[in-house]
Amino acid sequence: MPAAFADLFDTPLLPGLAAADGFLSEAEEQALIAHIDAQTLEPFRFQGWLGKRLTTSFGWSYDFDRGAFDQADPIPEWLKSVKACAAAFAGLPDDDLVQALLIRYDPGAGIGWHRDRPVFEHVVGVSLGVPATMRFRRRRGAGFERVSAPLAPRSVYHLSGEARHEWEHSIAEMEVTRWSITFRSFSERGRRARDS
Ligand SMILES: O=C(O)CCC(=O)C(=O)O
Ligand SMILES: [Fe+2]
Repeated sequence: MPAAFADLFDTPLLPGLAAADGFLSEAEEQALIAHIDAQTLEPFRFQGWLGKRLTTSFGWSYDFDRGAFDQADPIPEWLKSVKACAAAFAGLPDDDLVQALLIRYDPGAGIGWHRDRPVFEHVVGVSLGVPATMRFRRRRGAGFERVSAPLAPRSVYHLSGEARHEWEHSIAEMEVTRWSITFRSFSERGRRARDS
């Protein structure tokens, strides 16, 4: 992974959204995909409802069925170098990224409009396999203001500040399988929940 990345957008599409192409080599991408596929991935569960995307998490896991978060298996060795590079991209200490969420979106799977859970602060994501579009929206008057960000395979993105807190994001249903790895840091609220 190169040590320095040019911002994909000279002027960011949204304050708090940074992204860069060419974060991984094709060999690194293929190795990560093989590792993700070797995990036991489970359909995302939300209040008794089963989503089509398949997930597992390390470090900490957020249980959307119970609305609670718990310690999960430690982040495995094979994720450590990509996590260190993701932290460097986001300008964060590596140790701040306490959660790794693996997702496989098979055809027909996407992720609906949401903001990530408030126990987390920074979100740093890596895209694998095929291009996708991350859509953003926020309420404006009677409607929504909308922005779309292309996520190339092997690219990285960082959500913080306004893009993280004021906008919702989603990914339309995929036609071809895509994988993603997202790393998260705790928010102040998350640290309090962890320590309680
Ligand atoms: O697949 C991605 O890159 C985004 C995933 C996401 O938004 C989430 O897990 O909260
Ligand atoms: Fe998200």
